[in-house]
Amino acid sequence: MIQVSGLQKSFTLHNQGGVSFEVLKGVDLQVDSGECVVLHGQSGAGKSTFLKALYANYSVNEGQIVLRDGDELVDITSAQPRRIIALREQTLGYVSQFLRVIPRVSTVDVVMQPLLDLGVDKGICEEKAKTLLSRLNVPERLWQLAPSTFSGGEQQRVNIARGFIVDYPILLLDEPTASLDAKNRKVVVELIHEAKARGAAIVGIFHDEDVREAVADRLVDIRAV
Ligand SMILES: Nc1ncnc2c1ncn2[C@@H]1O[C@H](COP(=O)(O)OP(=O)(O)OP(=O)(O)O)[C@@H](O)[C@H]1O
Repeated sequence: MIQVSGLQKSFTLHNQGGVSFEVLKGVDLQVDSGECVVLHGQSGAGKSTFLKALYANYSVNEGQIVLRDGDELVDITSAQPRRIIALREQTLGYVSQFLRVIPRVSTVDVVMQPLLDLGVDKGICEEKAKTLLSRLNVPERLWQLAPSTFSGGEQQRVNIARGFIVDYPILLLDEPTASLDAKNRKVVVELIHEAKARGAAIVGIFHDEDVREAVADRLVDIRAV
């Protein structure tokens, strides 16, 4: 599902004297369907940078990132923006620890939007959104409110529900459990197991050792790959 080869990424700080430094130095990685690879390595090693490159948020200097989209293979380092947007709609999911809050849009609408965008019936989307919110222990009294006033952990759980509403074949998880308690971390672990069971290829960063151990098929040190 994911084939990364020779990935090299440098940052150049144009507003700080043009200082340039290399973060990813020739990374190779393959992730198969139903597999969860967890990135580790010390703080600043380049884990988030790698994940953002996989989501095509960052361009890279060298190398290829080939993703399977149905019968097609797409190298996202050279794909057109329109192709990347289409890939993100149905194939490539990304869950960070932060919810991008949209003012005045209710929680249930925020969660179901990605599924609605795929043309799925609104009733089905709403039902799935509510099931996820309920599993993630977001109180029902909050479902019709906009999440802008929610606590950090509540916003994070809304974001997870939104990230799991579509059955993406490829899922990128950037510390989705960062401010969750043990009970909700367990729910996220269950969601990841379910995604693996339906064949999703997952790449994640988790600072909690318990989550890492529960979900990882392989640990990959980003400096050593
Ligand atoms: N947009 C950016 N511009 C310039 N430098 C950046 C940018 N993003 C990351 N870096 C630098 O690249 C290096 C890797 O950062 P990254 O966030 O990928 O590390 P990480 O392994 O995810 O760290 P942590 O575990 O602390 O979150 C760091 O030295 C960071 O300062």
